[in-house]
Amino acid sequence: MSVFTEVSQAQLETFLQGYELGRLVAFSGIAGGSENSNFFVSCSSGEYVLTLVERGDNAALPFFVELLECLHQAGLSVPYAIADRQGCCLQQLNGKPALLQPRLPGRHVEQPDPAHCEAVGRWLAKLHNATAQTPLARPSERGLEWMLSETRQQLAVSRGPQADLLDSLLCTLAAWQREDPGLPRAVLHADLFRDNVMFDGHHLSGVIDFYNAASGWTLYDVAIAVNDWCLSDDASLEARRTQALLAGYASLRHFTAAEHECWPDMLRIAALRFWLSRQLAAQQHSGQRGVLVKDPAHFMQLLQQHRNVTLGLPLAL
Ligand SMILES: Nc1ncnc2c1ncn2[C@@H]1O[C@H](COP(=O)(O)OP(=O)(O)OP(=O)(O)O)[C@@H](O)[C@H]1O
Ligand SMILES: N[C@@H](CCO)C(=O)O
Repeated sequence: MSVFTEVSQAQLETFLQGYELGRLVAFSGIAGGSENSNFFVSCSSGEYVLTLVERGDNAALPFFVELLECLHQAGLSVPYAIADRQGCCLQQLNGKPALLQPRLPGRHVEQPDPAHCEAVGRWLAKLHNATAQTPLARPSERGLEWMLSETRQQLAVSRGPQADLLDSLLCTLAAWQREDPGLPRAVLHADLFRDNVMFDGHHLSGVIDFYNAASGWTLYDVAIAVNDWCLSDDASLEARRTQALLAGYASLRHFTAAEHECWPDMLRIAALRFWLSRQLAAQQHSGQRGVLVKDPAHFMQLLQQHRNVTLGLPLAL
């Protein structure tokens, strides 16, 4: 189970006294996550999720609180931080930054169909539309600099086809670092995988886990989502789901000429980013019991498939 910091019933009861949420009925650690400690918390007033933030820059937490409040105000179903009696959203519990959020309805979809993918594309466009013109901004901790440095380190210990692949990706990263491709920007979710989205039937009922959110190219967010939501069993992209996700997005935000040109490289960069982070997590948590470590190999297979990207972005009508 991925709970890195335990919380006792007495600690939680004391913590909840600061809120107007009634008494604690039950709570349990959540097994699904791999980065933070999360707990379902049932109170007499309703259902909540407590997150103890385990990774990342704590100075960025006010940004996440502000972003989620902005999205909540824009009508998106997100885990905005609930304020305590003093109006404070960000707390400390067991030495970790702590946030209490509403528990969002719905379930994760493991086998999405084109209608799910279209809804994900539309949601992503709404996120970008809601944030593109706001002053909300945050540099990514896992942007080009990080990818360049980590790819160089992985290349140094790679051989054969993997080394060739990493070498060509390094060239793309370096070219984009030298000259920004001039793509549209906004605040990105930057981790819109199936396990961060909830559906009630085909209704997208919530998006969670904004701890990777940062400013960046909106096309990068689209590529991250496509690489997970549209994947087939053979690690290639399934055409119908890919077209549906891209059409959903394009129905609310059109793709620019520069985005059309960059799409194949963007799919590769998005796959590389998660291969790198999974490699690091596997090394960091190797042999640690109870910690969910996601398989990096899957993204290496995807990178091999992305050597030849045949499906482009939809043309504007
Ligand atoms: N607000 C919420 N409403 C409903 N369920 C939630 C909420 N927050 C978290 N969960 C549940 O907890 C699980 C783990 O949460 P989350 O994905 O945020 O963990 P993490 O360790 O930060 O993430 P990850 O491994 O995706 O980086 C989710 O898959 C979801 O099932
Ligand atoms: N969604 C990521 C983990 C959280 O960043 C992955 O599947 O590797």
